Amino acid sequence: MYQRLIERGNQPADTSYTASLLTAGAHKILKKVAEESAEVLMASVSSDKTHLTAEIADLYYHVMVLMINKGITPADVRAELEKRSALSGLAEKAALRKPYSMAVPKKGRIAERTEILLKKAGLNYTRRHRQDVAYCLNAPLMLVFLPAHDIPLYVGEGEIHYGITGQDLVAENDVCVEEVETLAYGICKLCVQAPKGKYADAEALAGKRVVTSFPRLAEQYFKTRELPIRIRTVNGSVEAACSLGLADAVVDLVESGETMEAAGLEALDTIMRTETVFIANPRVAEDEFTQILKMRFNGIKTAEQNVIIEYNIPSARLPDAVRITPGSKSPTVMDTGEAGWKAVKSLIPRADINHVIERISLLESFTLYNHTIRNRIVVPPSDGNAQRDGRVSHTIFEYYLKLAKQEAGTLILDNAYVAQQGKSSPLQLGISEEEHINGLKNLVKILTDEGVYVGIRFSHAGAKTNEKICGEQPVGPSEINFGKDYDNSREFDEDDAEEITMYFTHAIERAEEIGFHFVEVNAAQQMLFDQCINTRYNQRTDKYGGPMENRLRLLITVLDAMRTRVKGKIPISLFFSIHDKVQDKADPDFSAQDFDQFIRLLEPHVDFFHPITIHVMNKFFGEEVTLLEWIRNSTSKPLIAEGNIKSTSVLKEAIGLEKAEMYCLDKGLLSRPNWLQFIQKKITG
Ligand SMILES: Nc1ncnc2c1ncn2[C@@H]1O[C@H](COP(=O)(O)OP(=O)(O)OP(=O)(O)O)[C@@H](O)[C@H]1O
Ligand SMILES: O=P(O)(O)OC[C@H]1O[C@H](OP(=O)(O)OP(=O)(O)O)[C@H](O)[C@@H]1O
Repeated sequence: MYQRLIERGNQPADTSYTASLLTAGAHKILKKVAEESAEVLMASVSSDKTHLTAEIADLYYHVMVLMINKGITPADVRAELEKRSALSGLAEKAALRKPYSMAVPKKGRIAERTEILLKKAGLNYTRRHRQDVAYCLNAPLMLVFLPAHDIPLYVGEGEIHYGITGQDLVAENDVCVEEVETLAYGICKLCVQAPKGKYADAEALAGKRVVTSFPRLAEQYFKTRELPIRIRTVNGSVEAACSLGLADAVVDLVESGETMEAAGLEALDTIMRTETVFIANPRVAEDEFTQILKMRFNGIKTAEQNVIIEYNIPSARLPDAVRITPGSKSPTVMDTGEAGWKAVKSLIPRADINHVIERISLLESFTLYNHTIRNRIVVPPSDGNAQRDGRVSHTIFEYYLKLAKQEAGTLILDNAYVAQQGKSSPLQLGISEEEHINGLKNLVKILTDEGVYVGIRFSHAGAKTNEKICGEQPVGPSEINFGKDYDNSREFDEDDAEEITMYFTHAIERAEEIGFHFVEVNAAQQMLFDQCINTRYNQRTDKYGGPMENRLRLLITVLDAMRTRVKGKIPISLFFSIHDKVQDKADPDFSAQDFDQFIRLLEPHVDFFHPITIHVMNKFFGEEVTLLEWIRNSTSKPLIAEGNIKSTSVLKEAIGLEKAEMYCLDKGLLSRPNWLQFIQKKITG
């Protein structure tokens, strides 16, 4: 490998990565070695051996490039290793000097985490029952188990070299020790606390009695504020002192605040923030062994606090990646092999992971049914303004093109009638005739070229139309009248059902020819299928009425016929609403069980569910859960969330549920000229 890298290094820098590194010089190479070491470290905390192996290989490679840069050969390294074969590492040092000693908490809040830390740092020891001293087997270190609050004193003024304890206890003991490395556990605050509502602030405690286990820190605090306070010390359960008449206020630690709350206390001020810390006596603070321990503890802390995140992003959006996942220095960017895309790898704080995933997942690409969609934002149909004969109009063209250029992820084109019989308004878009195809083809081509995932919503008005618009007496599940603008419908029969099925299959055939990525069937908005589902409109007693499976019969027949016609090549989404049935109690038969059955019966026949509710965060079925949460429990099919997502705060709440794959925004939110940037700013900060 060394030989090969030397050969590569002699090639022009723009044809070989090795050559480019060697040309850039030691600084660049060292930066890579540092990055790769950190990645090995990170990978080693998971059980994914393949990943770790890959990271080790990266490190191997970069170390070897460094060797070439510095003129060190593998033979040099081998010779050095052979010199040490008798003794190695810590054991060698153990032989050279007498062991170091380290005090660790014998019990209490930080004892267990400290034992875990020592084990992770590779300091193996066996502690015999009730013995307070243990020797490390693989390091020159003796462990002494002591009370956490005494540790600073032993390290500062005794024979013990090192200690692990709380920063609060170090401060309380007023000893001279070095804080070598904070350890990111045992994190809490030392607070002045008093019975709720009794004192406005700490100043109001002048002349009062304070009880604490931290008399020195408490005294210092009140002295600097020139408040005369009488301080008494107890060794535990400090919070009880007020209710037991010993104190007017206490100085005690607060982590979650539960103890304070349960004792009826509130915090008036914070004296200090504290976490567990690795301390050393100043005489050994600069020793090599101290540095080894510091490095190991730091590595564990970094590994626990960070995770590596990897994702693909369009090249044009790399600046977003750098902003959202900056990494410790900068993210590693690699080619994906696909033009226009980059792979990004970055180390981010574990605490930020959900936040970052939220940011990335809303505005970054994802794959659905073998298609890469550039973000999770869905634009709803414009509705209306087609030409009188149902062809695409200039208005429709402009509306969608603008949104596509503004980087909408998915567009669902207008409710399109699949048959003249199902047309519901004079300016509705159509997909019922051959003459509708050309206009749609041009539009879809342009939208697809813009990088949008494009679908179209198929609609049949059922009873919700009139003869003037649809050319005949409307058909519905029963005889229905929607009001003065509508004609009475006639009940569809078997022949009608067959014909309706055919309309939909012809429509999906056209959709395929036009180039739509997916289609959506409208089973909401009181259209035909919604009428079938809702017992307010469907009063039949034959196989299309009564139980849920009957009410869904026509819809399921249509969905299956559509799928068969295009051999499953075009995903089918189902758009439906339940608020009119559940929330307003308009349909008393539509219970939670009915709804479960609804999803269960439809699941095998659709590829997405697109439920719409009045408000995406509304709760259903006894005010318990949102519809999205409910559906997510019964299906793993992708969900499109919709329901008054008019503001970024509603959008954030909906994303927070983590139940949907896509979010269909209200037109209100899309009316700003720079809505994507606005959302990006509000959601991603
Ligand atoms: N609730 C807490 N959350 C996080 N860290 C805490 C909490 N309570 C204490 N600590 C940290 O742990 C250190 C030791 O606290 P703990 O109450 O276990 O000590 P102790 O009273 O000395 O122990 P013990 O008396 O049980 O031997 C504290 O000084 C503080 O740094
Ligand atoms: O804010 P919280 O999460 O409730 O934690 C704070 C409590 O934890 C510690 O006490 P601990 O339970 O260790 O017992 P002690 O009072 O006897 O020290 C501390 O002294 C507080 O009382």
